[in-house]
Amino acid sequence: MLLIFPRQCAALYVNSKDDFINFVRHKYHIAFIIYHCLLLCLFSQTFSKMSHKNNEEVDSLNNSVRSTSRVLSFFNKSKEVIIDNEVKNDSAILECDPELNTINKNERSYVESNNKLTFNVVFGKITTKKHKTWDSDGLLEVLGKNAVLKDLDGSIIGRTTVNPQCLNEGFRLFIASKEVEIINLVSHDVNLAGNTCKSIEDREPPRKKFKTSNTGSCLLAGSFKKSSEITSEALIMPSFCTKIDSIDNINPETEQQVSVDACLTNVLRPHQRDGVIFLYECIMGIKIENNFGAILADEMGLGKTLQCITLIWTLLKKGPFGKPVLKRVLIVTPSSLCNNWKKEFIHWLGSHRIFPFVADSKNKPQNFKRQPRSQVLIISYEMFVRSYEEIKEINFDLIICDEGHRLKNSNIQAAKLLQEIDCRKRILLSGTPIQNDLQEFYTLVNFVNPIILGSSTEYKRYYESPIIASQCPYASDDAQFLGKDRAKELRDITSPFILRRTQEIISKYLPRKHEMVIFCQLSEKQKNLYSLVIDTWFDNMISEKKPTHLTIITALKKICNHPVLFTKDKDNFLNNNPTFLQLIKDDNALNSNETEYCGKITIVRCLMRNLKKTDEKIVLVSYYTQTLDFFESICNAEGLKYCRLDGSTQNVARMKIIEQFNSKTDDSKIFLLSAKAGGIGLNLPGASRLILFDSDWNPASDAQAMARIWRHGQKKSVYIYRLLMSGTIEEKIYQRQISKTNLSEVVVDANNLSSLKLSSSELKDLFTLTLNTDSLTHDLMNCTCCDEIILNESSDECDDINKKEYTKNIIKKKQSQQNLTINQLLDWQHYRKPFADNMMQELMLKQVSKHISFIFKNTITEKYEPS
Ligand SMILES: Nc1ncnc2c1ncn2[C@@H]1O[C@H](COP(=O)(O)OP(=O)(O)OP(=O)(O)O)[C@@H](O)[C@H]1O
Ligand SMILES: [Mg+2]
Repeated sequence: MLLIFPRQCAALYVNSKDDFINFVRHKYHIAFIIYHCLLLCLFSQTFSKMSHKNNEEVDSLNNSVRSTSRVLSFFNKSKEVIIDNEVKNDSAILECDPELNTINKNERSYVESNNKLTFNVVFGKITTKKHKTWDSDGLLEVLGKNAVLKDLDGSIIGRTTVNPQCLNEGFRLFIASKEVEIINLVSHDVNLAGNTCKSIEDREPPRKKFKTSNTGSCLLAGSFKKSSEITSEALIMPSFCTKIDSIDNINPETEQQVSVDACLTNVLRPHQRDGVIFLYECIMGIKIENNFGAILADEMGLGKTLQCITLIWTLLKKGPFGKPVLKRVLIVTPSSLCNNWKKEFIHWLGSHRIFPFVADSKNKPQNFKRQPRSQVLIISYEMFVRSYEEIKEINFDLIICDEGHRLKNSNIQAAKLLQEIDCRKRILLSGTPIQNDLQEFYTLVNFVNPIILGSSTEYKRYYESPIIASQCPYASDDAQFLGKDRAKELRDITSPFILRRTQEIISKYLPRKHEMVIFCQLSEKQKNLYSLVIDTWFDNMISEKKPTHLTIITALKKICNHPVLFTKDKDNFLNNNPTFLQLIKDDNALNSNETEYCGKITIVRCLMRNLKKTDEKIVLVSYYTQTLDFFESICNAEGLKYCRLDGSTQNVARMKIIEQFNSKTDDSKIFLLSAKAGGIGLNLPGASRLILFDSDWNPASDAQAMARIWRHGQKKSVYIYRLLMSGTIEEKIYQRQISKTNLSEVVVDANNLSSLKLSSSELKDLFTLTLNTDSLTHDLMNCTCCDEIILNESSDECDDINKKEYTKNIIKKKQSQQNLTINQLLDWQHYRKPFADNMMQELMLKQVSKHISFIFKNTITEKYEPS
């Protein structure tokens, strides 16, 4: 776009903000600007007469700025003014903070009604230096279009005319040879009608003193006050010197407070403030001397990204001893989340403050070094491995590994190479840091704090072996005692740098969440196929090649999803089995409707149909793309528009699909999601219901997938359905998951460990089909809620002999042992048939009640504060 400014011949080509900054950086153009500044001074008289006219032009330019997000430059008196896309950035913050939103609306009405606005500002000499040094805090008072810059004693420094609509946080202008940047709105006076508006002053006190020796480009670094002067809104990092006894060459007197900018403190939730302080203390070596790593293991959706962004932004600008702590930061993340990180940076900080560099096929990591204004490199694990040679040449002060549980296996290439990078400050982010065993825990801890647990052999001898030995069912009292002792010691050593908060923390900002585990019965055909497969395994009947355990597991899981997924599979190992061929023949003869066979599919279809009558959307998650294909055919049959994200979806397309689905204008009702390809990190609050159609061995993968919709931005009550076929391998996997979840809690926040290796009897149990049960999981719990019903059912009047025997056995089993300690499920509500109509109506499952045998339900209902 070519802009010609009045007479003073400032003509600039500005196509984007980047163009503008490149333009300014170029020496030739700097000379060009200085030349025109001189010209401007010469013609200042004439120019001053023009200023009013200029303001009108600015108004119209400003409109175009909002719509195009481009940076424009114009001259007002002898001062250059930059209009940024701040309006857009602000609105991003406002969306999340209803209070601020109100203020801003009020602020607009003030502007319109010509009242006085007062802004906190920082100002300094006009300079073209890369890192600006602000000399002082000040106040900018604006009445109508007249602005007065004052120092903190109230002395006038200069005046100018402005367009009040532009005066948003981060906006820069020039007044009386000073460059001024707006920090925030402090107050506006009572208007003539006597209405008062809540002042931002209530949230953030005006700054009084500014210590100039701190850092370069300092936005809010002005608030170096004693802690007692700071309101609860300000966020000041803990003092370095009071926590660490003695540091060579450092005079504690020179320590300065490190405060977080108001643009971030305004949005941080309380747990996030704590998280930022935790991260600061870890990476500064305050928590544990000579160790600079942290594991932030908050559950999904708690905003780990924002906590890291806050830390990065603060320490790129500030430090306790004058210099910023960080110069360059490396963020390694799954490829699907690279652009999400960039989006979050821009969302919280605005595009004028930070320039994250996302490495991809066009933007090579080696170019990062040539971009002085980019201090943050975001790269995928795969690209990191490919570009390791170039990356290791760059000095990074902090490494963040998102979804860091990927590094749990020290043999994977990315883990090895990341360990090699010469950078002591390391943060690992993960919803679930410990998923499988103590060895993995060691790998993760060893990555962030390499010396704390000693060598792998030492760790194994001292911690791992005694802990595992103590879990053995026949462990002696001594072994048990030693194991517990070592587990405690391990927890004590590692807990200072591992932080884990649960989702309950965000429940007060989110609407209700209903979680259900829904049990369905196998159809006759499913039962026959299932029995055939397990008989094959038990009898070892296959002549040519014996199917592996994995083949059997996959076959059973497919049958549970839908028989067709197994029968139509060309590689199916029963293809030559006469009983199997007979089954298929009978089925073809019956010509029955495929989608009617299976309880789970019936439930999906019922939900889809009911959804049509509402404005709700649903996410359907499966680990099998074949199952997603199946869902597609149901969507088509039902005439429902859908989006799909699986392993074949390009990275660039992913962000678009997600944004489209989340937008209010989009009319697709269904999001088909492959748990493997897109389970982690994605935000899908556009949907209010989610079905986890099949489960993984790893509880973390399922939890990741189920956490996609109960996120910030969700406005509706959320319903999460996990579907399980009663008595089948699906239930066994689920039960095993529960013990695994317990394991993940062991070192982080629980007291004991359990060994999870599959013995041959466990394998046998896995492949045993339990018929006549509504929910095997419930049967095995030490729960008395349904005992009365079971006893009645097992009375002499009961016709079904098998069922009678089974229920008697179960009661015996429950009395003799507490087989499953599914404590979490004991707290949930338990429902048996007949289900109440109103509940099934709410779950949108009324029409398929007969296909459901049992329901566990849990509702999280914290106070909902709409945002
Ligand atoms: N204080 C906040 N106010 C409003 N929205 C927030 C806040 N903190 C985070 N969010 C939003 O919540 C969503 C989830 O945050 P984020 O992706 O960082 O979660 P996470 O902890 O990394 O979860 P996961 O483990 O699933 O990756 C994002 O859309 C983010 O913008
Ligand atoms: Mg995340």
